Amino acid sequence: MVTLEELQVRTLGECRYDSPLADYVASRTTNAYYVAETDRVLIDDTISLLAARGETPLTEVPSFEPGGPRRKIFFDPKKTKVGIVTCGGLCPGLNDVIRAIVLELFEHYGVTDITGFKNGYAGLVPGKSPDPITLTPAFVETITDRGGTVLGSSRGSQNVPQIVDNLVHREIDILFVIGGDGSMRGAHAIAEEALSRELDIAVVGVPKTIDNDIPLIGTSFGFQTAYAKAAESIKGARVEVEAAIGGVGVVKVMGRAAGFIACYAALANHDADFVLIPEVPFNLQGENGLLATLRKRVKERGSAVIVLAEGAGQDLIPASRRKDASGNTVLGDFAGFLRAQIARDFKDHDEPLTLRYFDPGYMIRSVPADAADSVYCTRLAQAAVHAAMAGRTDMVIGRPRHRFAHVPISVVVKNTQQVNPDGDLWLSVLESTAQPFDMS
Ligand SMILES: Nc1ncnc2c1ncn2[C@@H]1O[C@H](COP(=O)(O)OP(=O)(O)O)[C@@H](O)[C@H]1O
Ligand SMILES: O=P(O)(O)OC[C@H]1O[C@](O)(COP(=O)(O)O)[C@@H](O)[C@@H]1O
Ligand SMILES: [Mg+2]
Repeated sequence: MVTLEELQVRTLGECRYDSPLADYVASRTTNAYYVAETDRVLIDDTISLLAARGETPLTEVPSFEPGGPRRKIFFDPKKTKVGIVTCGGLCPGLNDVIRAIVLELFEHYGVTDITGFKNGYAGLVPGKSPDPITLTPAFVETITDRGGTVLGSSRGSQNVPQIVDNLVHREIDILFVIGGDGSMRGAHAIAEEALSRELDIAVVGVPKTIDNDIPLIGTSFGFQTAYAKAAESIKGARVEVEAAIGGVGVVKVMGRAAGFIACYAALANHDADFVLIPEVPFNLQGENGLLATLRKRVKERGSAVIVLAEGAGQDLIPASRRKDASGNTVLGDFAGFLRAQIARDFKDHDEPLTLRYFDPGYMIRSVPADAADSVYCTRLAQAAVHAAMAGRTDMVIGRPRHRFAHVPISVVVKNTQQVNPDGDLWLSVLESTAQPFDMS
């Protein structure tokens, strides 16, 4: 369990300047929809969780610093220089975050010197990527019409001291890092390097991942758009298999270590019969195994659709030793193995089979954000700007318990958020699919 001490956000120093937004917040106090800067957001949100803290005074239970504008800020807006970088895999909403950061800086703080570094951390190392670009409200005006990121992205490790040297050389005061768990580890390393050199450089992250596998931030932006897109493939699979004799659809969706996309896409409509995720072990063989259960389902209902998170079933195939440029494990092809096993099993049992395979792959993350995600991106970006202008560093913006909050990077990279097999999400999936509780 995370402690109050771990949740203390690092600051560059005393906030000496009046914020241009001070009037907006001057008379506000905490209410059901706003958390004052003097207040904290509790991690616990049920009576029994809070009661389990026993005698601990409320000021000492784990809590987050709230997001939002401050009355006093650390940086002098007239002199502040800002950098923005997007790293790791694509995610719907990256351009929405870039646009909202630029607009918030320009329009509310009067910060006009904003540099966009190209192609992830490679763009922060001179000579490794195209030159940085200047970001203005005019430049970002229409960038949300398309998915992806106007700044480009990359995987692969870069030299952190060189990155900090370059930030110093360019006189960057604030670096916004929009990226996933790997990017946040990088942002932490950059923030630490800057702090160790006693530099007043704020490093603030906006966590992105379609996998929704970053803990303590609520839901990551782009996740909703991605699973809605994945749900379209599941619907397609349902239509295909219903029209076929012995129809079985396998839909593989992204999700390395977490099955959130698979679960939500399956729940979006009742088209899935089985959801397989990395968090819940299953067997193929045996009376309770997937193959026997699948044959039974096809016999009873005429067809079946399996939604497979790409990280599921990795324990049933030889372990992959391959790594990508960032050191992430390149997963083995369980989907191919599963299809072969299904084909053989139906043949062995003399059952007719029409097997349809869907892999929406990159389609689910290359689309623009839907309206709800766009709103979310805008609000995360605004909160990130407020935090950075107030001199917060080595932190990310999150929305735990539906409150915008500052979360130290060190705590979000400690673990991977996963679907809890004993939680209400997995229960909903079991209810919706009617798949057996235990297929191990
Ligand atoms: N511990 C680390 N220190 C410095 N940079 C890191 C670290 N971990 C990952 N990175 C860098 O962060 C970037 C993005 O990481 P990656 O895992 O590819 O994507 P994501 O941020 O989406 O998880 C890559 O350039 C990678 O080298
Ligand atoms: O972009 P790549 O290198 O093909 O990697 C694909 C991986 O990226 C993701 O889309 C997102 O992962 P990250 O959030 O770590 O970038 C995963 O779901 C998927 O496994
Ligand atoms: Mg990652």
